[in-house]
Amino acid sequence: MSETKCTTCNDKDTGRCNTEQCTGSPVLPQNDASDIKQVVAVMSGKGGVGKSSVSALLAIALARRGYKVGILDADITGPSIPKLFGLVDRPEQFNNYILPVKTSLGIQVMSLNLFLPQEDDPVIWRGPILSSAVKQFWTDVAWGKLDYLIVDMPPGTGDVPLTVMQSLPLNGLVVVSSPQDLAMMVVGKTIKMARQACIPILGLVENMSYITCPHCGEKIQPFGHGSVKEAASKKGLPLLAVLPVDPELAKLADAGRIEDYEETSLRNIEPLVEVVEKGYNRKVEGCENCHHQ
Ligand SMILES: Nc1ncnc2c1ncn2[C@@H]1O[C@H](COP(=O)(O)OP(=O)(O)OP(=O)(O)O)[C@@H](O)[C@H]1O
Repeated sequence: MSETKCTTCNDKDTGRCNTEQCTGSPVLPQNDASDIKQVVAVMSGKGGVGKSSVSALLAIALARRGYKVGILDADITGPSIPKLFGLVDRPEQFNNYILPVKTSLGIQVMSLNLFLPQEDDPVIWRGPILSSAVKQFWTDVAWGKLDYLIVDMPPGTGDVPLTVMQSLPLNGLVVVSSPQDLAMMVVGKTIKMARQACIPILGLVENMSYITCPHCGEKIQPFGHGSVKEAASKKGLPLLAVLPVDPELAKLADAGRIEDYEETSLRNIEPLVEVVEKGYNRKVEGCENCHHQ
């Protein structure tokens, strides 16, 4: 918790002053019920390319390696993390903080869907309210000690991704895409946005890259091939994982049992896990004076 000599905001008495006006930085400090070492966001330009699945698989792989992991579901209007893990419990409150809900592997999850009476209730909120909900998932949640907090971003480059980039102390960002040209075009926008916000990009993940024929084992690439690899090399970024369309993953995700995904299948994301595991504090060129550096 940063010490702030605040004379302007209402939090001066509680010592929980977090505002940019008072801290001089838009990046929110950790609250005194959280001790998070690395914050990594998973983003995509376009919806439905597998960003939540990659966030979940990354969290599972890290948890299986013995790390303490959390997932902040910043996809407020389309939150799918609780569904993937089969979570139904409502978050409890303790000492004015909200407690995340734990998965069977012990991954701490916070998502708006955990507060909705029905999981298919829509969240019809305007941008500023969505953004403040995401900020609250950082300021008002008792995350405890975490080695890694994975932030599942909403698709696109709107209000909420911008809030996450400006307000959370992100150590790095992973960009997920499927191989179609349309998805690739928006990846370019995502990369530019992250660079403008001075967030280090750890690399790209190509999801739904190919299908393996169950009869002959041939790899079929329904959306073409090589476009994410090409984009990664053009942008000077590593391609950290190439994931197939895996019916088993889809089945487990639908059943809320993504944690039962086989260890052997998780090997596909090993390079991504290793980059995240190493930790990331690289400076972004040209951003030396920025709040994130
Ligand atoms: N590699 C994969 N193999 C099979 N199914 C997949 C794969 N990746 C994702 N899916 C399935 O595709 C659907 C969309 O995936 P997911 O929710 O992870 O995408 P998203 O990019 O987070 O979507 P949104 O934009 O809605 O947040 C889900 O039903 C998921 O189970």
